Amino acid sequence: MTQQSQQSPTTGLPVIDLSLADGSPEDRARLHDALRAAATDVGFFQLVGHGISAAETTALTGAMRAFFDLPEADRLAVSNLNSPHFRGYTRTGDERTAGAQDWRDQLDIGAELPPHVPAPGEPPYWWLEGPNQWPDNLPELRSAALHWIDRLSGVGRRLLHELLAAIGARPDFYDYAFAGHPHLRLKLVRYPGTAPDGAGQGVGTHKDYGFITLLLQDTVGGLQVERPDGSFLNVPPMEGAFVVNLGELLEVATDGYLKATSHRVVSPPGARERFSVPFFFNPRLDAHIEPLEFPNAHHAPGATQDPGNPLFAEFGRNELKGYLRAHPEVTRKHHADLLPLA
Ligand SMILES: O=C(O)CCC(=O)C(=O)O
Ligand SMILES: [Fe+2]
Repeated sequence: MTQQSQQSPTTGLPVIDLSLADGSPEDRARLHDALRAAATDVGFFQLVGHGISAAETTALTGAMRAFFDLPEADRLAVSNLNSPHFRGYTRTGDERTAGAQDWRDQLDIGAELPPHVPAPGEPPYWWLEGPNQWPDNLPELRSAALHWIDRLSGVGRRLLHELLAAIGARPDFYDYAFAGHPHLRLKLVRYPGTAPDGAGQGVGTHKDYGFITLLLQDTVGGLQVERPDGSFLNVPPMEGAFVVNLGELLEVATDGYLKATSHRVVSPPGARERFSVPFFFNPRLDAHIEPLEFPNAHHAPGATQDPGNPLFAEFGRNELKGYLRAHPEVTRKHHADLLPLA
């Protein structure tokens, strides 16, 4: 079987081996064919050959479990309600997607920078830049999470280069957007079973805001990708692989040639827990995403026009819109004046 037609045995989702980027010209051509097919078809794939070791993964997932095992009071001590920068812990029920309650709790982490309170005349998205909140007595959480951000940003950069090459663009076309302080984000997420109302919304249907998401999921399952006909396809766990999906900026960048893929998580049954770690490979907040130059640019269908979810070429505007919507308690407490942007 050729790499190009390699598929995950359980779903038919493409499996992409990033290590082919270091191989022969034929290997690279196979990689690019497979990437182009995956990105223009379902927009979701499993990534192997990424170079992240099992030991690095275990360090992260171990620290994550230790965090969720803390007494609730310790988790609430790092509540994102303390943070006008949307960093910290969101308790179950406080997050909303597509206007409905998600049933998950999570720790929002990002590149660690001093708080950036926007000066008069500066765009409000600078609020998103700021320090993380870490629990006392769990130093391994900070080191594992920051290590993960560092390592996965390397994977994201390589993958973006290969993806751009795969559609005939210059691999470094968007390097300018990541120069300086890219707005890299990480979430440690727990789905604590099904909500008492039985709705089953772990996280509602949405698109991610940046270029590329690299997701680590445990063995429980529940992630689903939406197909153009409105049906949903399961994305079952695959040991050692990251689930990759494309975000809104790639749709904007390619004028809809590549589509941001809508996805959701169905709650695990009963009281079963599921853990996941999405990493968002985002550019600088003030990066302006120029239209990508590539051979098919003239045939691109245009980015999705959804009056309920406008897509902005300036990344920070997309990201701020998303956070204001998803975290209404933080918004009410710290940013009531920004509600019109949500
Ligand atoms: O938990 C998952 O599998 C997906 C999470 C997700 O889509 C998100 O947080 O953006
Ligand atoms: Fe997502």
